[in-house]
Amino acid sequence: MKDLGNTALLQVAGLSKYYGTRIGCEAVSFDLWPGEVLGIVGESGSGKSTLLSCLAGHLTPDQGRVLYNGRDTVTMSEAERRVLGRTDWAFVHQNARDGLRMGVSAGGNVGERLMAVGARNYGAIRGSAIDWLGRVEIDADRIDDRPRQFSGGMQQRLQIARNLVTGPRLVFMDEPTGGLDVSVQARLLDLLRGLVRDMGLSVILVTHDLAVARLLADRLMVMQAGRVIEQGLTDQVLDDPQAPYTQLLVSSVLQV
Ligand SMILES: Nc1ncnc2c1ncn2[C@@H]1O[C@H](COP(=O)(O)OP(=O)(O)OP(=O)(O)O)[C@@H](O)[C@H]1O
Repeated sequence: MKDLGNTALLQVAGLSKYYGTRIGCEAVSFDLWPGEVLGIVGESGSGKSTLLSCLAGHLTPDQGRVLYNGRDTVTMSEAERRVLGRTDWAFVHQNARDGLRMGVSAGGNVGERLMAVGARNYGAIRGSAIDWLGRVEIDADRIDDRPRQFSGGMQQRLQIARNLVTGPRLVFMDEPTGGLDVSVQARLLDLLRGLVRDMGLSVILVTHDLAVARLLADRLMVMQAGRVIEQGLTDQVLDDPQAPYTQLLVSSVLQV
């Protein structure tokens, strides 16, 4: 059983985002606890990415409140949000290219994140980079290679190292295993699960893949047409779905 603190790390209330008259997401409320992995699932267009972008400060919601550690991230200044993005938060993109600097070596990709939070000792930075490459199962002798010399799975593991090296508390993940071969996905999921557990990370995980949600998430929110239609413990939602839409979502996967 995880030791969940007694204050929520993230408190979301009445969050809505509209694109003109179209609903991106609407009236979303939930709490995320320290060390908890919350999966957001739903079909394409259900509002998962919009919600994640609003939570991570990439989009400004039209209504609602997001409190991180008691601080309102919607009304805080861009500069304050950038500091959070470098220190407490991390964002793992589906496409590793969106989260890596492709012209910089693997070691540089990891090291520059440390420098962004004030590390200056070259030897220590390189040492941490080597350590983190090892933790994501990339051989140390690849440290000077550019990401484009890596396979898709390696690029994704490097993006994860770059994100986690600074010891964030909250990680946003957008389809982190999407677009990878099944065997590569399995290895990556295993790695992510270990890192989340060892570092006690809180995670908001967007995925349309219920198998990924089953493996990583403690709790699930199911979205349809921008709204949360069901939420609960992962096993509960997947084994005994209440909403007809969730039943359809679950049964369509089981039939494959
Ligand atoms: N930039 C945009 N401009 C206009 N409408 C948008 C924009 N981005 C998303 N939408 C609309 O908002 C709704 C939610 O889309 P969103 O991308 O958040 O869903 P999603 O569940 O993440 O889908 P996917 O898994 O395909 O990324 C959809 O109706 C979509 O068409």
